[in-house]
Amino acid sequence: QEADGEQSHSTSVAGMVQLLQLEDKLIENLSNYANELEGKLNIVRSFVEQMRAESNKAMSHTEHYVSNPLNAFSLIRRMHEDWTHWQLYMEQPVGKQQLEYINLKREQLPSSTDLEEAAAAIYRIQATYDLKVSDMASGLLNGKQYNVSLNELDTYALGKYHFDQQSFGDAIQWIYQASNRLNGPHKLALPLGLDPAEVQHVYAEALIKMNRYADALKVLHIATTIDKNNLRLLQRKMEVETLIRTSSNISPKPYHKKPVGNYERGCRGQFPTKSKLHCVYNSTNSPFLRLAPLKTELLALDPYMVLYHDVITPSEIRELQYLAVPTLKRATVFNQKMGRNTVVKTRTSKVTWLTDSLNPLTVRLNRRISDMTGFDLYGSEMLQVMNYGLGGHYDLHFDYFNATIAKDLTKLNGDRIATVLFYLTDVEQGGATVFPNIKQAIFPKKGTAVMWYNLRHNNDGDPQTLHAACPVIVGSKWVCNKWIREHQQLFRRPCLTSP
Ligand SMILES: O=C(O)CCC(=O)C(=O)O
Ligand SMILES: [Fe+2]
Repeated sequence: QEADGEQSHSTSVAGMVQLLQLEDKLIENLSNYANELEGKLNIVRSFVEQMRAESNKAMSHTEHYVSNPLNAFSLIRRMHEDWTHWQLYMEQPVGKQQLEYINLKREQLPSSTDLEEAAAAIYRIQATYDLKVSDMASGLLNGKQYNVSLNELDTYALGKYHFDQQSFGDAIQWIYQASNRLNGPHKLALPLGLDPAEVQHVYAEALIKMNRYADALKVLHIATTIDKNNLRLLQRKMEVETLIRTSSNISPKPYHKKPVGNYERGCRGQFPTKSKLHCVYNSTNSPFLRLAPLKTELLALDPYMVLYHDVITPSEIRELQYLAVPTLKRATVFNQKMGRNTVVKTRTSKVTWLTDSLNPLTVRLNRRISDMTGFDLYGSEMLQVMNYGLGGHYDLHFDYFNATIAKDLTKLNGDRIATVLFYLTDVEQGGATVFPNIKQAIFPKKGTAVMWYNLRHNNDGDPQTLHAACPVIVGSKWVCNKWIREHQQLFRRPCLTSP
């Protein structure tokens, strides 16, 4: 569907809804398969019953039975003909149609890349908000208990992901969860059942990587009792015994937590609350505002940053989402070296652009942005609507291009003098916009918009505007933004030579 062939399932909540719909169809298909099996099973059962009755009759007086010519003929006939038919019937595959259906849908299923991205997103949430693996696995997210938990397959998949990433400390924690669940009361039956001995083996390998040999030996011991004939496991156990004997003064490697910076503190809502600079009804930026003053909150002066409350209505938001959904695509970032936009791990969301003159709504919104900010939008970028997905985030970045590097991008309309960002949804947990250098964190609130200046008065990019979108923990975060270009603002915000 998308340029690089990846559908990028996890990067937008709106996109994942389609996955649920596909899953619903696949369950229906499997249920049809069960019906087909049941149909065949019922036919076989009823014949077995009839045949058993006849056979019982015969077996009680075998000689008497075959001495009757009719019985004798029937026996010869059915032995010659019927069992061949049974063999053919048994060989006939059941559920060919359902098998074809799965085959047809395979390409719509998440790929291994999707799974890796999803696992990376879980880690991003865990690390950014400093959550415990055991809490996450049991549905406790950032202090709030949800009615969900991860099973042995989920937790093992996360463990394997970290193992493959060589993050053995993280792998251990997840596989420990998987191992606990395997010992628990319910067990997943075949065909999904993962091999418990294999889980213990990977667990042991991760422990070995962390120099935890004694623990590894215990785990390997469990593995060898589960799978007694596994020579590879027995061999490994002996090797670890040797390791323990020969490396007595090796101490376990410590688990390194991701260092905490202002970005994490901001995401966690740990910035000191600022005494509000002030809140006003803004009725001066344009004639429009004299009639409909905006609730404006000044957040910061350097860089200049304001919050507008209730600037977009729920029905306008609904229409924006409706317009955006069909064309949402994985967000990209401009790559200076390659000279084009590329999909990157540092920005996980789906976006679409809406032309200014698309319809009365986009025209009205652009007017409003102009009224709010006092900027002329001629030559600015289109409205951008964005939906974040699983752990969706945007790493620290500047919105300005830096004109000396990206000459082509700024020649015509100038650099991005200001950003207007509308929050289209409340986000249940996470998803703040954080400015670590000025210790400012804005948590999404449906209907508000934030605006900040990206450039200093001399038109240089202002490094204080460094910002990021924190990973969403729970919720579907929708935003709409407008990047305002500088050239048209000549008489609105004249540049000065000194900052
Ligand atoms: O979604 C956010 O909170 C910030 C988005 C952003 O920084 C951007 O799109 O440039
Ligand atoms: Fe940004």
